[in-house]
Amino acid sequence: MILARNLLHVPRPSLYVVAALGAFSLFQVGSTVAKYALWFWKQKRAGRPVSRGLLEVVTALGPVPVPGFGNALYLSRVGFFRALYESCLERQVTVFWLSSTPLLIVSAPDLVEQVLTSRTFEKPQYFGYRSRTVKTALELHQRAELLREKIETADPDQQQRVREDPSRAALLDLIDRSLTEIASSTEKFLAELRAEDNVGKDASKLIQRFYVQLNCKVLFGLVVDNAEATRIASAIEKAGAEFSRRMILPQRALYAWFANVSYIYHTSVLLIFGQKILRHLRISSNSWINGWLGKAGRLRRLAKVLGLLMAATQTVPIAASWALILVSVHEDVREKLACEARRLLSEDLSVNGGRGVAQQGSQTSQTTPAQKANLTASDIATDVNRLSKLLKKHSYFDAVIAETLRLFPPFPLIQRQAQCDTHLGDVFVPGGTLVAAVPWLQHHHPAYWKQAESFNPERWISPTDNVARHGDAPSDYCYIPFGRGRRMCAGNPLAMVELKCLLLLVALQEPDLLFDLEPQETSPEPQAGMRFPPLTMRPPRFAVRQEEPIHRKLCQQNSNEL
Ligand code: HEM
Repeated sequence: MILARNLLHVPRPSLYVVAALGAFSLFQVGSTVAKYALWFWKQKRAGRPVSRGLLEVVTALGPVPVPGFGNALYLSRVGFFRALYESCLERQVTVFWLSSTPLLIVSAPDLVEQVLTSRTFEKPQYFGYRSRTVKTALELHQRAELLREKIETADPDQQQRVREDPSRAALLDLIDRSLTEIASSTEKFLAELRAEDNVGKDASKLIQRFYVQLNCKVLFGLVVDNAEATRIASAIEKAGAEFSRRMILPQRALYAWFANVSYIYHTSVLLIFGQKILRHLRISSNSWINGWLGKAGRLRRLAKVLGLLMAATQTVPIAASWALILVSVHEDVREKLACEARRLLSEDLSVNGGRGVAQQGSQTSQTTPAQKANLTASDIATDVNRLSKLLKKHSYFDAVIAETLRLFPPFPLIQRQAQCDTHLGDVFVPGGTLVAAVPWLQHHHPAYWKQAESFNPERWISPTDNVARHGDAPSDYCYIPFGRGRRMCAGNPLAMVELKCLLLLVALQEPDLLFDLEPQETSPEPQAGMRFPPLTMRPPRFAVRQEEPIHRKLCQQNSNEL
């Protein structure tokens, strides 16, 4: 260092920075080598064949692996989803090699069901902790009195809910209590998105920031200002993207030195924020979160809080961005949504004897439901009773969200690990093998969906429950945006309320909200061939466009008929 300073006249602070970066990178390389050494040692100790040996043990077929790299180069060069699409469509189980670690991808619905529901397959351990479901945590830690009290005082509907699943009931209570927050923040956010100084700006960044703020408020009761939310949103995006890249190409840690440093930086930002949430949670009382955290030690609590933050704030903004893009691109769908919003509102008004909750006392009985619907459109966000009713009704909004999550499922890979030697169909699976179901692959499989590539919310519309659950696909396990089974997404109802609320308010208040997409390479509606999104599922850059209001003739016609 002294030599470099004297010979090259480098100022001392710069040298410290370079030395720190070098140390970080060496640490990364060292820890990766140590991780692999430990893995090899464990395999040897358990008497399992390593590397070439495993090739003989795992009997599934897949693309030919390259020594040392397996299929990692192929996956990252061709693109994860394209590689899967090319390799998995004809097989029920396909093996990919991430270096010398086999990863089995299952695509047959019955095998996906086996992997997601059987106890032979458990979630692998991430970041040193194996998170349990909220359900188990609540069952173990929630006091019986609290549950009994809830069952005795709740209405019959709620009683049923509480008996069925305590964690779900606790989350539904949290959502009911947070509805005003969700609706009024979403309303403000839409106005902000349309504001002049945001026109032309990258909308997905604003959306990501908004959901960081909203979910921190709803889940942890923590208010986060714009500057901090932007920092956290960027850290979540960058750390998440790097984590996904490394999942496919673990060797990155050895050569992507700058990525190592930025990964460490973003992870540190998140760790510091996680500490802040934990400090805040000490003084807040939210039974769902406390159930989720259970009686874990400090480090595990931190990991769980961060897991929850990532689970909630990586996925919802991606789904919301795609929903807005798709609605923006499909004018017919936009018009149908506007009509559906008004129909729901009018129905609600007629159920209320022609007196809307917000208007009670302020409207005369001569006002028609349609006029009232027009009048109440902008009040809806503050009218929690009505909003809650509208959100609970199954409607065209559910179909649009289901179809968005089908085409662009934000969660790329649902992983499990075989707990013992077992079989998936004819394929022998040694204990410890990683097995995954890929939502995107299930949702785009041409054998499961009619015109799998087109955006068609109508495939979800039918009076039967089956269609509501899996559209025109043959099984529940063809549609897995939230996973299925014991470890299914714990925040699914919250995500659905947030997304539905967004679309409902767009339809009621901003039906003309339109977006420009740039660049166009990941077109939301492919003209020819397949579209393959990036592993992170992020949409292409898009921005709000100023547009003349569209005339919703169909809608006008419907409301006149009411
Ligand atoms: C559109 C939005 C969302 C999507 C597509 C989504 C999807 C998923 C998926 C696929 C899983 C893995 C399930 C499995 O391994 O079987 C998961 C897990 C999880 N999600 Fe979500 N999620 C969303 C929103 C949320 C939100 C808002 C929350 C926060 C309340 C949340 C909390 C969780 C948690 C805690 C887990 C882990 C559950 C466990 O380990 O048992 N998610 N999510």
